[in-house]
Amino acid sequence: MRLAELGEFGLIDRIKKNVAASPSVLLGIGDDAAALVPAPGCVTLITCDMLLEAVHFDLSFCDPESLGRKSLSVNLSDLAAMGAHPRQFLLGIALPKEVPIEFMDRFMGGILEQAERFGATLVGGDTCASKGGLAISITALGEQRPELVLKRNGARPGDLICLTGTVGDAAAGLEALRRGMRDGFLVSRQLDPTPRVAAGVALAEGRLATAMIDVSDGVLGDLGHIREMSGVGAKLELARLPLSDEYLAFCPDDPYALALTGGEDYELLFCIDPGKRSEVEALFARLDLRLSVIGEITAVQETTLVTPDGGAYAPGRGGFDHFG
Ligand SMILES: Nc1ncnc2c1ncn2[C@@H]1O[C@H](COP(=O)(O)OP(=O)(O)OP(=O)(O)O)[C@@H](O)[C@H]1O
Ligand SMILES: Cc1ncc(C[n+]2csc(CCOP(=O)(O)O)c2C)c(N)n1
Ligand SMILES: [Mg+2]
Repeated sequence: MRLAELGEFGLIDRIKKNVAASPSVLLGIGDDAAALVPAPGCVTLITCDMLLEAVHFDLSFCDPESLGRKSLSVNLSDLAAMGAHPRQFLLGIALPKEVPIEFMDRFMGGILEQAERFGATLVGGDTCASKGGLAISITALGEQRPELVLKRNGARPGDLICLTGTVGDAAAGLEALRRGMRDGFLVSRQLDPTPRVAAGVALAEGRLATAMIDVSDGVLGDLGHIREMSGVGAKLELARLPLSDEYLAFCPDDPYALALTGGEDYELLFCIDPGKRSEVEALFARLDLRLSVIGEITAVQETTLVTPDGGAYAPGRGGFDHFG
């Protein structure tokens, strides 16, 4: 069947049939607006990220399930960066008429699989035809107690700068896809990132971090946001950047460029008081997630990058900028 036969409302019904009920949803898909039940004592965190064909993804090298998962993951990553529990989300989608229904079914399969994994319920959205490419816009809602919400402005001189996981993989994966590779670790890090929800929530609820952000635009750019909002500087030791073996094999000449500026790793970058270091290490051992201390917050408002031999490193560019 083609989209023209199913129609807009047939497509919405098809989506609705696969959405499970949730106690936090009084009214979901079907009315003019959804009605949600807030958890007592919590504030709502709300965030929105778009994924556009040719800007964020290329249909010649991404499968619909991964695209569905990634569309939700990038939003869950923003909730994780605030220390929030994911709760609900809205899905806006603009579809070229010729997109096969099978593509939509597989895309929705990916979204709803990721939603179930992270405890988020689809409560509504908007569907329209696109005369350009495919466009996806997700608005995700999460909850946390107000005093635990983690912001970008709390970093203080002397704090340790930490990262989850490894960085640079997603940018290397994009380059690998452009060179014709279609699978492997780097490709999966580009097409199907994992939002660090459990780590973000645990850091907030343990009052372990002073500031946090997710790495969507690259370590340098996103650390820059923490620096600006906190009014501090940073010293990074490049030897401590967490780089995967696959990444190092892909970028043997300059292993730092993509790791610092590539973006889309969706790891968490956060600052901690040095007195909390052993508690944070114990948390990450429990989560079975790699933790790296990559530098220190300083009082002088600049970013210093120190090479393994103690020299200064000048990055070729800053973080990802849509208009840069
Ligand atoms: N068009 C807009 N109108 C109003 N606020 C916006 C708009 N675009 C971005 N913002 C706000 O600006 C802030 C920074 O947005 P930005 O998109 O850089 O953050 P992010 O979602 O963490 O990054 P990324 O999009 O790379 O994942 C957020 O508070 C966001 O809500
Ligand atoms: C086809 C294709 N072209 C380019 C890229 C690279 N890219 C797109 S958006 C972005 C930063 C985060 O976006 P945002 O700030 O909108 O969240 C990056 C690094 C890609 N993934 N696919
Ligand atoms: Mg973010």
